[in-house]
Amino acid sequence: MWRVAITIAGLDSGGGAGIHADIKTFAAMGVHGATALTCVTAQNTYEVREAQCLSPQLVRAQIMAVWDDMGIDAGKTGMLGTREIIEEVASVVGKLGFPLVVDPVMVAKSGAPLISEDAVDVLKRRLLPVAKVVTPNKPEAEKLTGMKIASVNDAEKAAEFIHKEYGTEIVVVKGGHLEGGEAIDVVYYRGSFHKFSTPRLESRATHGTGCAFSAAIAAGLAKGLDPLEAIKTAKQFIYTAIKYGVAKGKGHWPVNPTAWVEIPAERWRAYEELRAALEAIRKNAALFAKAIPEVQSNLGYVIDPRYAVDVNDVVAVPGRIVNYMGEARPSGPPAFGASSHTARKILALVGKDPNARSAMNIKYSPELVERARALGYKIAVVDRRKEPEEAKKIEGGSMKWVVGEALSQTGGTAPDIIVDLGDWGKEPQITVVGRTPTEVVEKVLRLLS
Ligand SMILES: Nc1ncnc2c1ncn2[C@@H]1O[C@H](COP(=O)(O)OP(=O)(O)OP(=O)(O)O)[C@@H](O)[C@H]1O
Ligand SMILES: Cc1ncc(COP(=O)(O)O)c(N)n1
Repeated sequence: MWRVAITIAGLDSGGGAGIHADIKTFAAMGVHGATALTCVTAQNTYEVREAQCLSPQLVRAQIMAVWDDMGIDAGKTGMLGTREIIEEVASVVGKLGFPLVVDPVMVAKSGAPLISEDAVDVLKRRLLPVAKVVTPNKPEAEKLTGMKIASVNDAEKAAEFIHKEYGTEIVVVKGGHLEGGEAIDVVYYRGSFHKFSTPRLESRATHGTGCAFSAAIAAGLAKGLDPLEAIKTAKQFIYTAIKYGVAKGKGHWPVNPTAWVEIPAERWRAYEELRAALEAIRKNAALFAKAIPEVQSNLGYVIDPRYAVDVNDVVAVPGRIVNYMGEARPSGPPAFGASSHTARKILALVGKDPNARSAMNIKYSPELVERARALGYKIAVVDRRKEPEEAKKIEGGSMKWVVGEALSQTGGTAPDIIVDLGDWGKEPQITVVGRTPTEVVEKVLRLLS
């Protein structure tokens, strides 16, 4: 069943925070996202240049238009701008009664105020009593309580105080601004404290974290999750969104709420593409058998380089592709992390050329190199005997050296084949490179035909 969540928040023209972060989060969490825009900001990752708020009446009209048509299962507020808008939102939410998550946004990451001074009191006295959840960060919790917060213990005291003083049912004091190896959020709910924690990421992508986090809680509530379950999921969600942040901008980079769905989708897509390419090998099994070297072949494919971290992000064939009685045969179905050698080669390639996402090693012969030349393939020839001792010593160093050597011959973009002439005890090989495993298999087929 489709659920509807509404964000009552401001627009960040840079798309990092505000309604952009919220709508991306709603979409990634599988709820329909509606919007009541409060203010427009001319903003990027390092500054807010201008801001203008809409009339409270127009904010109310947006909420009512959605309510009268689809209903609202849960909502969240972000930048509310003025005391008049806060009063209006408190009044309409109080009347409609849907569960509301209030992110008490006061100051942008870049330092600009997002709410007028006189509005904080209205937020405390009018909005917090009708909210189900409030998610202050450390400075916001300090402002709401007048306490100094330096530890988890302080955060617990502040959370309880906010509940008792303003009546919000659930208080989440976020630990993003606290010190320590873990980012610990403290929750006060029905007389008890709960802690939700993930490792603290050393990341530049923290613009919009509070927005996406509160939107994720609202999405969970819209789906009918128990509040603690919704907060737990939101915590995992925000960890992924920070880890795979959008590497863009001169200031605090935007968080990436769509990583939550994009990464699993990418992995599935890569798996399916590799499976299809292996099918093509099976169909030409006798031909491919001729190309299997002593060390056997592997064919690998890395997920979108924006998300690739290590060999576990490369799908390949466990047990490699073998020559079984004159037929090339994958030893098993594709799996992530199944190859170390091919995976590291692909990671080195994609680090230099984002299009070089797939590779397969085949047997070396001077005839195949000649054939590649005749086909007009871009060829790089690497002499392993020239590899410096230092490269051999570093983990994955050899592969990086081979790839660096190869790409220096082809102007920085990947060649179609890398001819590795081998070394003492190292079989010479050819690596066929392409954008997808299907393209690699087609290139190998042309070489062998
Ligand atoms: N570096 C980090 N590593 C891991 N988690 C983090 C990090 N920074 C923030 N978080 C988590 O992200 C969520 C948002 O917390 P934060 O304290 O940054 O909110 P905020 O300051 O309100 O964000 P914003 O400034 O975008 O409004 C919390 O769950 C927090 O623990
Ligand atoms: C429109 C709008 N809403 C919210 C924030 C807070 O996000 P951050 O603290 O990450 O800058 C923002 N900067 N702009």
